[in-house]
Amino acid sequence: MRVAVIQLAYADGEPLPERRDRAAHLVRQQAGHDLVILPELWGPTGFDYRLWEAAAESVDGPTVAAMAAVAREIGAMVHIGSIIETLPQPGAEGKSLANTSVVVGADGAVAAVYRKIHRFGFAAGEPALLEAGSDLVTVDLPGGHRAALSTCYDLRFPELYRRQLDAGAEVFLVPAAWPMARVEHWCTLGRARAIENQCVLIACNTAGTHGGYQMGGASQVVSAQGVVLAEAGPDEEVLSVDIDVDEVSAWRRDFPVLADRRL
Ligand SMILES: NC(=O)CCC(=O)C(=O)O
Repeated sequence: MRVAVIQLAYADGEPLPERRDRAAHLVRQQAGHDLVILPELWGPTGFDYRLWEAAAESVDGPTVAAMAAVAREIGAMVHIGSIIETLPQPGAEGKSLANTSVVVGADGAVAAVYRKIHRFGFAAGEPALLEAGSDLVTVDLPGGHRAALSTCYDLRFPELYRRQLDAGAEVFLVPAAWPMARVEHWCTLGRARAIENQCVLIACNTAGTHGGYQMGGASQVVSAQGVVLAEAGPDEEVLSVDIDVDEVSAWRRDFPVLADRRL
C-alpha cells in the first residue's frame, strides 16, 4: 500500500476557502498513492478556538465535498483529517460541535466518521466547546487490512488503542495538530502505540504557527516492529511510503507478545 502523509503548514490569516484549495491541490498531486492523509483541523485551525464556530460544517459540507471530489479524481482513499462538525443534533453535554475525522473512499463516498474521544484543552478549548465522541471507528483499507481512527491527544490514552487492536486493527491512522513544545511526546507515544500493539502507525501532524502556537511537524510512519519508516521535519512536507501491511500478521506470528496479555 502506497501512502502519502501531507504535513500541511498554515499560519494565521489564510482564508479557509484558499487553504481548502491548497489542500485539495496537494492531495491531487498524490495520484498513484492508495491512501492520502491530512492533519487534524487544518481548516478551522487546531488552536485558534475563536475561529471554530464560524468554520463549522457538516459531514456533507464543503471540506468533505472538495476532498471527496479529489479522491474520486485520483482514485485514492483520502483521510481528510478533521473538521469542526456541526452535529446533526446536540450531544449529551448539550453542545453542537465536535472534532470529526472523515475518511472517503476512492469512489468519493464517506467510508468512516470518527468523533475525537479525548478532548484537549483541560477546562478550555475542546472540552469547553466540543462534544466528546464515544464510538470506536475502523475502516477497511485498500487491500482489505483494517485501520482504526483516532486524533492527536487520543495518542496519550493507550487503552483506546488496545480496544482498536481488539477490533481487528492492523493500522492506526492519527491526524494531529501537536505543538513543537511537546513534539518529543508525539514521536515517542506514536512509536509506543505501534510497538505495544504490533500495528503500523501513520501519524500526520501540522506544521507552521497559528494562534500563537508553533506546530511540531515530525509526522511519522512506524512499522508494527517499531521501525520508523519515514519521518518529516518541522516544515510543510509530504511523506510517500510503501507499506507492506501483510508484515503485521507475520510479525505477530514471529514475536507473539500479544498472546501473553493478562486481562
Ligand atoms: N490537538 C491536540 O489534541 C493537542 C494535543 C497536545 O498538544 C498534547 O497532547 O500535548
